[in-house]
Amino acid sequence: MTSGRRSLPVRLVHGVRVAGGAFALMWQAAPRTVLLSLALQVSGALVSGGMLLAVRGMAGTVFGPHAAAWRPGAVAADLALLAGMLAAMALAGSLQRGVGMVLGERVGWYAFRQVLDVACEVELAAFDSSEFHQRLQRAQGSAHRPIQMTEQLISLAGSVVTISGMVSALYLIDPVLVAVLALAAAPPLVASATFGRKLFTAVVGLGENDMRRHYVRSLMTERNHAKEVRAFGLGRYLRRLDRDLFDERLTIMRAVARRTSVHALVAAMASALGILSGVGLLAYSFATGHSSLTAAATAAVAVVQLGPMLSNVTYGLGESYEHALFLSDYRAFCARGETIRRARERARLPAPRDPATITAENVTFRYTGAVRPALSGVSMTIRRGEVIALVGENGSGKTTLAKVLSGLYEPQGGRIRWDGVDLRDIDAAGVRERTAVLFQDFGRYLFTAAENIRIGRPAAPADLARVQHAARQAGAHEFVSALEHGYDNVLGSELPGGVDLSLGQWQRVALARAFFRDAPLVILDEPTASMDAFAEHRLFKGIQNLFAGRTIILISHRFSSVRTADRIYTLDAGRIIEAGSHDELMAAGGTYARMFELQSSAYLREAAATPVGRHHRPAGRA
Ligand SMILES: Nc1ncnc2c1ncn2[C@@H]1O[C@H](COP(=O)(O)OP(=O)(O)OP(=O)(O)O)[C@@H](O)[C@H]1O
Repeated sequence: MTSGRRSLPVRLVHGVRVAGGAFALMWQAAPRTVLLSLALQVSGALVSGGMLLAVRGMAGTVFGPHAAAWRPGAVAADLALLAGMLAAMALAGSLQRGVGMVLGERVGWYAFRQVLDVACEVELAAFDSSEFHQRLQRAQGSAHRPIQMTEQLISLAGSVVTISGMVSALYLIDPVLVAVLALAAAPPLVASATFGRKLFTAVVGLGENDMRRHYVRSLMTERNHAKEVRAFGLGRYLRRLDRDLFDERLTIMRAVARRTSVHALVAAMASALGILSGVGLLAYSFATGHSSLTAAATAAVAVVQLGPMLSNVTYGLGESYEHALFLSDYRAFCARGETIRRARERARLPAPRDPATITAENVTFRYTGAVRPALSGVSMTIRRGEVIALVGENGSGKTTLAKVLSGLYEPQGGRIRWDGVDLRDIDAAGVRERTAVLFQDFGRYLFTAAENIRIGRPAAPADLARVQHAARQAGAHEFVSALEHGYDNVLGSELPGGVDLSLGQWQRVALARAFFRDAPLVILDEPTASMDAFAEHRLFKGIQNLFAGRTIILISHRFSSVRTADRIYTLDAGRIIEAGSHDELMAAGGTYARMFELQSSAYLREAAATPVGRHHRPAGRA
């Protein structure tokens, strides 16, 4: 972020650098379109400069010292030249609009892609920090600024060429006029720059308000919240929240507008005074015989024309300064992508293809801003092909441990080793490549059923037979095949032709994705939480065969499903308090045994109270 306290030369150098960066970005995005746009701008500016000279030539023909005789031929030639120039200007203008539109699209997309690169590549922990989200939001909002700034600068360059031509002509008539105009341009420039700085400070300060507002609005506009909003009658409450947050924003923006419009008013008056002085100077110069009528009239036209042009230029410069402030913030965010890329290029060991051991050594992990660590002093060893279960109360650290073991989070203390090598020294992408995760809050993608499964390994060939095999393993083939367009059916009813699935069906699709990934380490976090008893039974009965040879980390609150695991770890407040097979833990009579008995006795009580007919298997379920 740039500081508003820098000295003017430092700010100028910084501004030039940012403008250079914006132009470079635009050039990278669309070099040929940039060249075309520049050529059109420059030719438009040259023609408009030439028009002034043509007007002057015509005035000379009609009123000049050699204008004693009426020369229709000369006047017609001047008029034809002027008409040609007008036509050229109009053509350049209309072409420029089209080219500008295409350029805007391409540069906007390119700039946004830099933000997406960071969002996709940054470490998962960044998403746990509010500061990152605010910066991400600001960077997204600034992605249109490179094009705005460069468009602004190109148009400024065109105006500067035009103004230079007119100023040179004025200089020849009276150099003092040039100084007067320069003075007239200064106040709007300062006012416009002040506006940019104040706006930027306000936008940064409003980061938290913006995030809350976007969130509250998403609650009212997104499908997954729509049912609760209605069921709890949250509409009015959320709209009031939105209004309060908007009022807070408006108060701050109004304060900026109030303060800066006073500056702008004073600046505009000072500038108008400058222009009037210029015209007055011309009148004086003509009255005292220091300039001819032709020169004074041409200069007066130029001064009057230059007034709005100069105010446009100063406004443009001020806006460019505003863009520069936002862009340096945007660039600082995108630089993170470069840092990640460099870190990745640093010599790292390739991830083991199929790790024989995964070890945690005295691991400690604390989430950003959390008071207590989510994991403390966790040590364990998992061997290839084992099924490991993690159990424990809500918030005891099971999911966090699975994420740390698979390299999604880097521990602050201790280390995770794959085949004896610290994960910090192994290529992170390679580690992810060898892991398949079915998260508790799995993704529901509004893609076709086949894509929903195939993105388990996006780089793999689009092989429908493999997709169907994964779906069969997860018990999803039957209901996917029954969809109107089968595997080509879009899932989720937001998109045209899409159909929604039940939560359990979505979970089976997510499980199919994990099968399709075909990775040596499989993490299943509550994989059957939404599945019916048959699907759950089928999965756990065959889990060793289904994931043959894979190492499985299974997280579950259903104790019946973890009892066949090779080893069970009980976590409590981020620590492992017990480890062993089901029989060992039951014999130890600790937390696991108490939780198991509590759950199984509840099932037994329920089973005893349920009439036999209620156990009938529902039709059509896998
Ligand atoms: N992204 C996060 N940012 C901050 N704290 C978090 C985050 N995720 C989890 N925590 C905290 O870390 C602790 C462990 O959470 P974790 O999700 O690992 O528990 P869990 O055992 O998997 O719980 P559950 O059984 O409810 O799924 C909890 O205290 C939780 O509040």
